[in-house]
Amino acid sequence: MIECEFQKTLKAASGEMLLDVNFSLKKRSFTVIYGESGAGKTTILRMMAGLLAPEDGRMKVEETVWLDTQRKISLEPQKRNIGMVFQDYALFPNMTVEENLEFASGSKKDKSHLEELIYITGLSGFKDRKPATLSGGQQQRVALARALVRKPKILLLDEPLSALDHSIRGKLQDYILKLHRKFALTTVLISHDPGEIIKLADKVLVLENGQITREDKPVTIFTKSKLSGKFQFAGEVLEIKPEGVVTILSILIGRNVIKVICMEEEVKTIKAGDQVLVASKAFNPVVKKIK
Ligand SMILES: Nc1ncnc2c1ncn2[C@@H]1O[C@H](COP(=O)(O)OP(=O)(O)OP(=O)(O)O)[C@@H](O)[C@H]1O
Repeated sequence: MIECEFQKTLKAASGEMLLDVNFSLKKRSFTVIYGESGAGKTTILRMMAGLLAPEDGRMKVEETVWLDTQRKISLEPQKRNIGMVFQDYALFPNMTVEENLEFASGSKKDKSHLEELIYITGLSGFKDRKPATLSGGQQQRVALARALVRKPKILLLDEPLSALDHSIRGKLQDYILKLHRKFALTTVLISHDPGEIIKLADKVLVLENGQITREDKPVTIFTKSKLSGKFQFAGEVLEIKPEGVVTILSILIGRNVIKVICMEEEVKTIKAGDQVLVASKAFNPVVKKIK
């Protein structure tokens, strides 16, 4: 169990905002922090990693106290057993993939662990390549592998997939899940994508203006709405195409693109890139075995 309690006054554009959170994460769980821009999500990850000090706070990992401001305890970032991946990959451009990973492992090199990471992240064919010759998705796989070379038990991911396009994002989500399970990690991800959150997370912490206002399973968070649909899926609008009196919306749900016919009135406030809920009220589903 990881227990965190942080308080810090932040300087937001609109003035001061108190970040005041208290949460616990079960060992091997996958938690998402979800909330509007500026709510304090990145600040929480930075405090967990020891990169930023709260005014008041405590953090306990299993039985070890990593932070206790009142007792003046604060474990240095390099001693916290944490791997981090950010939106920008921050790989060393002058080093190959393998050298980037070796450099991150420091003096405690474990060649077989490194080989295993390269294999799991599908990088075997790219070991000798420099980051600039790789695609965004491949570079982010290197960043993921690099975060795990020192065998951390906690993985913090700050919107690592937001710069990637949809199809690559789906594949990267699979890699993240594979690594999370394989290395028995306790993972915290910042994400704005309901589809991604439903696919990956066990629990969502909803952060609003520095406070956790909801904490629940992803499906409950994203499907509890006024709609009484029998089927509800969260997705992202890819395209809006008027066709005569109706409008056709192409919506990405998981890895599938579905087309929904709407009245112009219904889609007035919707634009491409919006997250939407697709619900059906009267609908007799057909179930077919595919495997
Ligand atoms: N060290 C700091 N001291 C004071 N204020 C800060 C500090 N770091 C960030 N802030 C402010 O705190 C607010 C929350 O920042 P944070 O980066 O945690 O938000 P976020 O929820 O991750 O946003 P986004 O989704 O845009 O990345 C912002 O208004 C930011 O300017």
